[in-house]
This record gives sequence, structure tokens and C-alpha cells, in this order.
Amino acid sequence: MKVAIIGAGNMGGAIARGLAHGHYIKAQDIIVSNPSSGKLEALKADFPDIRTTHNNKEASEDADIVIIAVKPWKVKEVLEPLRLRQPQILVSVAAGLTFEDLAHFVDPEMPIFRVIPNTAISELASMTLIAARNASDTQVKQMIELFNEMGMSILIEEKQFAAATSLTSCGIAYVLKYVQAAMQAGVELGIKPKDAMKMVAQTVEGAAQLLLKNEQTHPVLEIEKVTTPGGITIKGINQLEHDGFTSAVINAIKASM
Ligand SMILES: NC(=O)C1=CN([C@@H]2O[C@H](COP(=O)(O)OP(=O)(O)OC[C@H]3O[C@@H](n4cnc5c(N)ncnc54)[C@H](OP(=O)(O)O)[C@@H]3O)[C@@H](O)[C@H]2O)C=CC1
Ligand SMILES: O=C(O)[C@@H]1CCC=N1
Repeated sequence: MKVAIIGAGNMGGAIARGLAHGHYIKAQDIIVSNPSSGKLEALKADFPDIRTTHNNKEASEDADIVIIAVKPWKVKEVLEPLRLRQPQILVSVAAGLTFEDLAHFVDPEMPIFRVIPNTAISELASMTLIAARNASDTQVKQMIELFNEMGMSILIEEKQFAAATSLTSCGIAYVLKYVQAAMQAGVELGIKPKDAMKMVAQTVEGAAQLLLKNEQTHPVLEIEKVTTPGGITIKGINQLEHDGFTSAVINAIKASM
């Protein structure tokens, strides 16, 4: 199966690297198109078998799957001249562009996927959202397997996309704001910044593993395990609530929809 990636920026570059790393698509079956050369040269340096071009049409014409990874406002001008059609599959990572928008730029009957990874895709640790239109069950399964190679993917309905993007794609920035804030506290308390970063990052990783590896659990249950009655954790938890932590997080997630 041949995959064309149009746009070699943060997302396109990370998807190219993730696919080349995985077992599903061979590096020589990936072609990446981008107007400037630097990002293509960097890709080639990491994966010499990936093919690169400055010509979007050349990249897309033989591709079974075309992944469009340019800024949302460039999608129309980039997609229309490519004249994509069945049996090709279009994958758009452009945030905010709906199936209805995308169908105007290609054969409207062709299979289209909206895919939203987060930046952890570069570490093969993305939470990737997928929605499908005009796709067969086999194509949907294939797309989930493809993006599972770069972390974890989940099939959702298009109407859930804005909320889910806020939780996952913007969410990575919110989690990093927690890490940054905890580091600032640690540094004030005398811990070296690099040590503080490792401590907090591994703690976040541990919290995530507790949830992801135990389907029956819930944050409340895991918090209760740490929170000794009369102990020190409850003092911090209560202070977080006095300072509006839950409310701030809810407001942030709703603000980015
Ligand atoms: N960053 C994120 O966390 C997420 C981003 N997205 C979506 O991913 C998409 C890409 O975002 P991101 O990777 O961050 O953006 P970047 O700016 O990093 O990448 C966009 C790339 O598109 C290239 N490009 C510009 N014009 C063309 C063209 N005519 N043909 C081919 N390539 C072109 C740019 O090349 P050059 O630099 O040479 O101009 C650049 O390399 C966006 O639609 C965004 O909504 C989705 C989820 C998360
Ligand atoms: O902030 C943004 O608009 C992009 C889309 C989702 C994550 N980053």
C-alpha cells in the first residue's frame, strides 16, 4: 500500500516517521511532499528509503492513501488540483475542517477520514482520533491499525470531534502546563529543574499507566489509594480545589472547542 503525505511539518513529518518506524507500511512506499527542502532533507536523513518531492501531484497520483497535513486554510488550494478520487482514500489531519468541507475539494463519494493525532505522535505515543465517511469496515479497521502503530487510536463520530480534540490534541498542552507548574514549585523548593522535570514527567506517565492498564479503575479510586486520612496528600488536594483547579481545567477544555 502506498501512502502520500502532503506537508512535512510537525504533523506530516511525525506521521511519516511513525509510519516508517511501524510494520504496516514500508518506508519505500511513503512519499512526502513539501514546498521547502529542509524538512524533507531531515526526513531523508532519518529514513533514507522514504521518497520526497516538492510536487504534490507527483506524490499523490499513485498513492492509495493521501494524508493532507497542511494548515487548515491551505487545504482547499492544495487538495483541489490533486483531483483525488476512489479507490484512493483521503486522510485529513486539518483541525476544524468537516467532512462536508473536505468533500467539496475531492470526489465527494470517496472514502474520507478525519484524523487528529497529538504531538506525542513523534514518540509513537499519540492519542489519535479517527472519524470515517464513505469507508468500508475493512478500511476503518485498516486506519485504526495504521494509527495504532503511532500510539493509541479511537474511532468516534464527527460530532464528538471538537470536544475530543480539546481533550487530546490541546490536552497535551494542558498536561504540560501542569508539569511546568509542578516543576516551578519543585525548583522553588530546591530541586534542580532537570530532576524536577523527570520526577513530574514520570509521575504523569505512572498516573496514565494506572488508568490505561486497569480497565476497572477510575481516577477517584487511584486518588483514594494515595490519600491517607489526616495525611499530606489531602492537604494538597483540598488546596487545589480551593484554588479552582477542577473548574480551571473544565473551562480550559471548553474554551478550546
Ligand atoms: N500541531 C498539532 O498539535 C496538531 C495539528 N493538526 C493539524 O495538522 C495540520 C498541520 O499542522 P502542523 O503540522 O502543526 O503545521 P506545520 O506548519 O508544522 O506544517 C505544515 C506544513 O505544510 C507545508 N506546506 C505549506 N504549503 C504547502 C503546499 N502548498 N503543499 C504542500 N505542503 C505545504 C509547510 O511547508 P513549509 O514550511 O515549507 O511552508 C509545512 O511543512 C493543520 O491542519 C493542523 O490543524 C492536527 C492535530 C494536532
Ligand atoms: O491549537 C490548534 O489550533 C491545533 C489544533 C489542535 C491542536 N493544535
